[in-house]
Amino acid sequence: MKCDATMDDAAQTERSGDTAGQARASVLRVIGLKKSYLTPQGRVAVLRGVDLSLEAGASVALMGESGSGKSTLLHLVAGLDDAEDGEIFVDGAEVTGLSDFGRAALRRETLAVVFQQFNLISSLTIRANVAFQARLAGRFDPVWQEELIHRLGLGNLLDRYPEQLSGGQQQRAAIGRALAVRPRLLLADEPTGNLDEATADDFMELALDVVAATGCAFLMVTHSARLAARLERQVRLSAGVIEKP
Ligand SMILES: Nc1ncnc2c1ncn2[C@@H]1O[C@H](COP(=O)(O)OP(=O)(O)OP(=O)(O)O)[C@@H](O)[C@H]1O
Repeated sequence: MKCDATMDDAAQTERSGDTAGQARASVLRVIGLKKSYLTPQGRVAVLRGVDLSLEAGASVALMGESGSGKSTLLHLVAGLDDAEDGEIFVDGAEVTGLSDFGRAALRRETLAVVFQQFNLISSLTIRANVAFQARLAGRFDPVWQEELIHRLGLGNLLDRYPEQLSGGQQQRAAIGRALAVRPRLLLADEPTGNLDEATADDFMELALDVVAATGCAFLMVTHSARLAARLERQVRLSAGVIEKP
């Protein structure tokens, strides 16, 4: 099975002692991924065979025209929707073969996602929202939580509820919640869309600090060439596939 092969690859990388700049363990592998949607005009193929790999410590900007399928790809990687064909491996687990329970565990413990819609929990304060996934994953770290709150400028908003925050403030809280987990794979869909330029730059610095400190892999959808250039690699989704460099 390919899942086993991936875990073997990762184990071999660890055994070989390769670290700085050499072979790195695979965190995300997408192979031949296909997805279409049924629309009133008929079935529309959005992803037509996407291949993408991210190793530990990789930061990759996912670009492409509006409607090219970037959010669709992130939803499939996060196990929030089903692919029609192809395989997705996250940290050695085959997402496409997991049960709903397995996918929920993956989202709780291995992945963190910053969505365009924030998805904050309306009945929880901002403090509780930021801590939420880290607590679920059993990785809550009060020192790290305080640093995130400080760096994201959330200090005077902690006792408020999401509906009492502006869009940009909610986005900063959603970013805090994702980074608090120190995930193996950080997925972000236009995470700076509601932020001013300086705050967007602060987020990039923070996310890249997390990548450097924890060796997680970071996949970020963005329309900004300026922000994309700060990441290690840029890939473009076009006509349903990742364009060849
Ligand atoms: N549930 C759905 N049912 C039907 N069509 C859908 C559905 N979700 C997405 N689509 C279509 O699939 C295509 C890809 O959408 P997606 O949101 O993945 O694009 P995107 O690249 O993230 O766009 P943007 O940059 O505007 O956010 C679009 O044409 C969209 O209309």
